[in-house]
Amino acid sequence: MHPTEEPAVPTRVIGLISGTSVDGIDAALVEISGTELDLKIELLTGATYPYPAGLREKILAIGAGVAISMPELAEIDDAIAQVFAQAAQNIQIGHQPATIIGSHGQTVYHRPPADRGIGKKTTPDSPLPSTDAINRVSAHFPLGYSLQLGRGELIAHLTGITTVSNFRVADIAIGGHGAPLVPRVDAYLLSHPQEGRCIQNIGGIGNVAYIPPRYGNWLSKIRAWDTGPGNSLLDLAVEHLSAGTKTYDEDGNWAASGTPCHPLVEQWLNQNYFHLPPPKSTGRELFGVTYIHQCLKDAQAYQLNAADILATLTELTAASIVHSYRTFLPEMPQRVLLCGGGSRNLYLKQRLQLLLASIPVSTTDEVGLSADFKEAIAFAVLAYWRHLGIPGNLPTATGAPQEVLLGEIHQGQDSVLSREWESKGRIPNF
Ligand SMILES: Nc1ncnc2c1ncn2[C@@H]1O[C@H](COP(=O)(O)OP(=O)(O)OP(=O)(O)O)[C@@H](O)[C@H]1O
Ligand SMILES: CC(=O)N[C@H]1[C@@H]2OC[C@@H](O2)[C@@H](O)[C@@H]1O[C@H](C)C(=O)O
Repeated sequence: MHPTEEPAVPTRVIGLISGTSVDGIDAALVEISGTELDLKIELLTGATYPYPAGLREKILAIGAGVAISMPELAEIDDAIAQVFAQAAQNIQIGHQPATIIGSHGQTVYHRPPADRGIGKKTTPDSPLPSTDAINRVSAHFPLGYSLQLGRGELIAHLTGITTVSNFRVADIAIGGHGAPLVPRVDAYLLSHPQEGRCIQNIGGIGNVAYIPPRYGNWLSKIRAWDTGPGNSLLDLAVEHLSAGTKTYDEDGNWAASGTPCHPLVEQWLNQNYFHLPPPKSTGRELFGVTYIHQCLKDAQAYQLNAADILATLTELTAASIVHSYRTFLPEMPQRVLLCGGGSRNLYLKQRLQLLLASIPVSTTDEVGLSADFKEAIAFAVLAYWRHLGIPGNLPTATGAPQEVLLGEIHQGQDSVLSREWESKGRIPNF
């Protein structure tokens, strides 16, 4: 290549995601080099941009199953694209511009493939919503379905930057879950030559990637799945118990002042999702509003106060994670690295450490990868891989029969919309 030529491969990439907590858009501006085993990333900057008032509530309502009209859906789709585009522009301020965006968008609906919902029945002790309920909906549709809003073509036009979006659909179309997708990135950024590691994300939903020591056929031994609730049930309970004055239990302090009710945790762990073998994925359709209502009802039978309820829900998150390692992993890891907002919940971290006994629990920050922005970084890498023609899914994680290229590419070009950004410093309103 002539030294003055632009490199063929984009290296400065923006990753964007809003997860199942719907707490805002995580944006990461990263420099990427290498491809897989030599993959390297440098986080130039990361930020979380809250959703404008009203939009979060509309997204949560869709997730809770509230019916909306097609015009409303279209309006929300473009409103999300607009805030994602604004996040992309803001994150570049003071930096060289990025050449590509990887935008996950906002999940508003996720249905795993039908045959993955069959498992142990929920016991009569607790009529918690079960995967059977989700399955009935999908009984005649063997493929999964996952909808992320914030259309990529609009982000490309608003920013003028080529945008890769809709990452989950290709894996789903060949029979996979389309989730979790981050484990392939975890494998290349967080594997260790001698140490078997569990990378545990605790977002709204929890998911794990078990990465064996990096030798032999280590890649084929990776396992990953959604462990169940991360913070989704806790956040809903906090909102209810604080009469809407709080949205989460900061550092886990409220839960730490209570006592977990172990018989109730045992009862809740009978729920069939926890007994399904991986690959498996889930969302707020299961661990959402209906679920927490039943949990709160169950708690009444034990006369739990607010702090005890939160301690018991925190224990459910911790116990479901550890139960799934003990049940589904070929061997326990030598270290657990947490990421996602739940890694800041000190009480939850403490309970996980207690349940994992001698296995050390720390965060991905401690091995040099931002626990707050790892998911956004991962979607930057997935966009980069898409550009290079490298598959992004890991069949052992999603259950897909083969590797596939993930994401649709929308060319960025100089447009009326992107010029408005340049002249006014903000994304136009519609
Ligand atoms: N200091 C803190 N103490 C306790 N909990 C926290 C703290 N900071 C964040 N959280 C929790 O983390 C959640 C947000 O986590 P995160 O942003 O990783 O979720 P997400 O990316 O939306 O979800 P997912 O990974 O399922 O897509 C908050 O809703 C809150 O419950
Ligand atoms: C459908 C969907 O958005 N799933 C999310 C969700 O949040 C955590 C867990 O459930 C995970 O499977 C996934 O996200 C991450 C980014 C993933 O695909 O790896």
